[in-house]
Amino acid sequence: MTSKTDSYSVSSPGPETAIEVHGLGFSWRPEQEALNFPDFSLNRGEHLFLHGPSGSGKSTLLSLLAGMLRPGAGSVRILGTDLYQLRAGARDQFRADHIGVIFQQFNLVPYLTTLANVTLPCRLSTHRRESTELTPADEAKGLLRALAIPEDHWQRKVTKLSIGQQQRIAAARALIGAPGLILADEPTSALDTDNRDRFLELLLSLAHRHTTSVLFVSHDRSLAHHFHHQLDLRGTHK
Ligand SMILES: Nc1ncnc2c1ncn2[C@@H]1O[C@H](COP(=O)(O)OP(=O)(O)OP(=O)(O)O)[C@@H](O)[C@H]1O
Repeated sequence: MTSKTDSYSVSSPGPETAIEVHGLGFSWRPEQEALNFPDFSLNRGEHLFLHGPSGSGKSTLLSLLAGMLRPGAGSVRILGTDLYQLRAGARDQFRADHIGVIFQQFNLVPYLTTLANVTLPCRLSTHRRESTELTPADEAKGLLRALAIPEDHWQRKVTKLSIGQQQRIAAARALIGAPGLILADEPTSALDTDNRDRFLELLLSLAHRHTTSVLFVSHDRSLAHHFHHQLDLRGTHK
């Protein structure tokens, strides 16, 4: 039996793999039907579009990939590390170091400025801080500029900004420090078609520049052509 570890090191075997999922199953409650996810893997730098009907388990899968739930069965390997062989504290640190998450509600810190929200991952992770090419503040400014957030908004509290702007700030926060993987859960649901396409193109081109893998969840199948691969979660209830 393997023992749980308090620390981790990212191994990079063969063709570098960002995500490897095997035999993954999860039940929210014992009496509830289990969600059984298909086996899949995603190489470093590739972008995967995840879709499926409401209730098929898209958000649950993202939480499992982020190390925020414990699977009932199977394994999740992120960047060569078996997530659930880590103790909870090491798993949290692994997430801070290597995974950028964009939630449906963005989860920005309401009392911080735009700039402080974007640099937050660098305050929580030495690895992210040391992975920026410039200082965290300068890197954040570059991302905000690329994502078209006007400079006079950078020192404002995020709650003073529009939903579309908050969404782009969440993307900048996920991208800073070039994490190996970004997990994005329906981040474009509040946008009109033009803004949605622009946001997606920016996110994917910035991810491409940093060889960051992206797993992007959406109901909207018309977005699929932006991605290298697609995964359909239809049939996860067994
Ligand atoms: N916190 C929770 N407690 C109990 N059951 C949950 C919880 N979150 C999700 N579920 C159940 O797990 C199943 C999968 O839900 P999940 O939110 O992962 O699906 P989804 O594909 O993301 O749905 P949607 O497209 O509507 O966001 C559903 O049957 C849902 O009711």
